[in-house]
Amino acid sequence: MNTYIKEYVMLELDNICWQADGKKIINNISMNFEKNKMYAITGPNGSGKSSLVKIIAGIHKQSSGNIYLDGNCIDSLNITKRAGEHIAYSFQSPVLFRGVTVSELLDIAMKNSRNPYNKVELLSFVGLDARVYLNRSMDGTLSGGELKRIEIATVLARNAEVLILDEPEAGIDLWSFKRFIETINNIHEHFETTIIMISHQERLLAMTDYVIYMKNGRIEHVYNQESFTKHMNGERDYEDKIKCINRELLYD
Ligand SMILES: Nc1ncnc2c1ncn2[C@@H]1O[C@H](COP(=O)(O)OP(=O)(O)OP(=O)(O)O)[C@@H](O)[C@H]1O
Repeated sequence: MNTYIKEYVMLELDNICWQADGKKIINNISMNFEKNKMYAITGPNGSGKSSLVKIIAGIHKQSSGNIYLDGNCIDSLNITKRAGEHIAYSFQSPVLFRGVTVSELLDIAMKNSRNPYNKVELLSFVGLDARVYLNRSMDGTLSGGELKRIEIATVLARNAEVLILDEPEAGIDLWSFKRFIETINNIHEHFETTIIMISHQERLLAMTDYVIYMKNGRIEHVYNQESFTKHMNGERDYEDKIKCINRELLYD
């Protein structure tokens, strides 16, 4: 890595491949993620989006290639070390912690974190009133949308350098989409973090800095916001240029 990259690039994927059950699932992915930018990963079902972010989070170990965070290779860090220090991962389906209150769960998440916000503020970022939720138990009495928001609040509490949200819109059908967009904007505004969000929602994609389109385990295109808008309007003749965005960043 050169000094140019070190200054701007938070996370670098260098030729990442991953095989499972003898099948190539992630196929030579190279990508740079810049500090404090917001990325969406989108693409058809089974294209490898979740697999890729799980490799970044350390849930899967890549078969070959390297991952760098702030210029340091993190291949040897296990999931706990990555989670504790650098990379926060919010699951597609939140995990239940029966007998634990929302307040206790946030305390655990905030321990040793550089997060500057208190529990009331964290809950308000995800659109929840602390007076109502802090003493609630993390069990089946919470709706899917509430659980999802609480889970995102616990991930925020860790204030990691890289925040990965796997389909944050999943299970929040009772939550108005406008409020949800505000939550994502809040996160982007209040936290110095690189956000990587898997999503199929066009409105969410439209608010990110870059949209990564995956197909068959590869990155087919990386759109900046302007090119993504054009793409959505059916203007496709600039795609080769878009393809180069990351390479330009890498070799500028
Ligand atoms: N542990 C595994 N072992 C074997 N195959 C796997 C494993 N994990 C994922 N796959 C396969 O890899 C492919 C990519 O899966 P992945 O979950 O990454 O796709 P995705 O793009 O996130 O899909 P979706 O949009 O449906 O969530 C799929 O064909 C899936 O069945």
